[in-house]
Amino acid sequence: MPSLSIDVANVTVAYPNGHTALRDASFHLHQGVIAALVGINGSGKSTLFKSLMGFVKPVAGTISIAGNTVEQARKLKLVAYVPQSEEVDWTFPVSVWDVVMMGRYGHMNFLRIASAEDKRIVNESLARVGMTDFRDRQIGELSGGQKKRVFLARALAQNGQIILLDEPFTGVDVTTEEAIIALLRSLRDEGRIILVSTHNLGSVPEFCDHVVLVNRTVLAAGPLEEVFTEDNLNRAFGGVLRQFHFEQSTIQDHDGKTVKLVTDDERPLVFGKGGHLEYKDRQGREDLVEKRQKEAGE
Ligand SMILES: Nc1ncnc2c1ncn2[C@@H]1O[C@H](COP(=O)(O)OP(=O)(O)OP(=O)(O)O)[C@@H](O)[C@H]1O
Repeated sequence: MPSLSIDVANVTVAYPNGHTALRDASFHLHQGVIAALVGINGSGKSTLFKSLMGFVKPVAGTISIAGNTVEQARKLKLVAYVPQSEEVDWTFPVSVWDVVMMGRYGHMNFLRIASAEDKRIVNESLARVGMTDFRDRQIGELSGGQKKRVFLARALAQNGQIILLDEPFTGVDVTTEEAIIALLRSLRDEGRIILVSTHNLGSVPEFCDHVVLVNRTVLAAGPLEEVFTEDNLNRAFGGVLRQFHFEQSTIQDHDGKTVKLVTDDERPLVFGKGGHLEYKDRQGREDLVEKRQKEAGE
């Protein structure tokens, strides 16, 4: 099989009611990235996910997943999906263990008898998201963050090389968010492609390498540093973003102490004087800090 990649070329998706949710959308993702799928409500993020999973069929354009059609990729279990909480019926009486075992269904025969190997993988997946102690709990009896972790474990059990996460941080506390981000990073380092839909702009620079910016088409896609610019974000979000200008930064030391803060009211996105992104978490970004210092002639 060719190396892992997603190639979306000139894709148009129209729903049966005639609404065109995406028009002429194109982007490419290669293996070993965490990419953010960013856009306002109704911009086509879920539609793009559904297209990648084969739930909706484009009326034009092509989607190739590691050189396969979407149907072939589904047979090969290449793509795993972690849904938004609203999509799940939490009253359905299944345990955490059952949900994660569902990730193995595609690997079993029609009788769905779990092998020792299936059980080992489910145990390992639960351990990886820190949910081993909850294995016998009913899923309806979990907190929002725990539910997200269980569905992430299901994606791991499926061994999806491409993992699509729909708004994984909604209703999740900071500790759980950090744990999920750490896990996503290790999955990326294993060479997988992680595509995360979010409208939480502020968190994107903290954990994503790539960005796919959508507004009924793909407006821009590529490395974060190139795509996450003020101009692009204004194009994607229009009047939705609020901007604050500070003459004196109270957040942290910046070049010239002038920053601009762009926010969608959840978490701020901070641009330094040079127009570059500022990061809350500088750990692991020593290269950028050094680059900035060089630019400043220090
Ligand atoms: N089954 C459907 N039939 C008709 N139109 C639909 C259908 N699903 C979505 N749409 C429309 O397509 C557009 C894109 O919807 P989509 O759900 O992809 O947006 P989104 O970016 O995921 O939004 P959100 O951030 O609110 O989840 C919207 O205008 C929506 O109303």
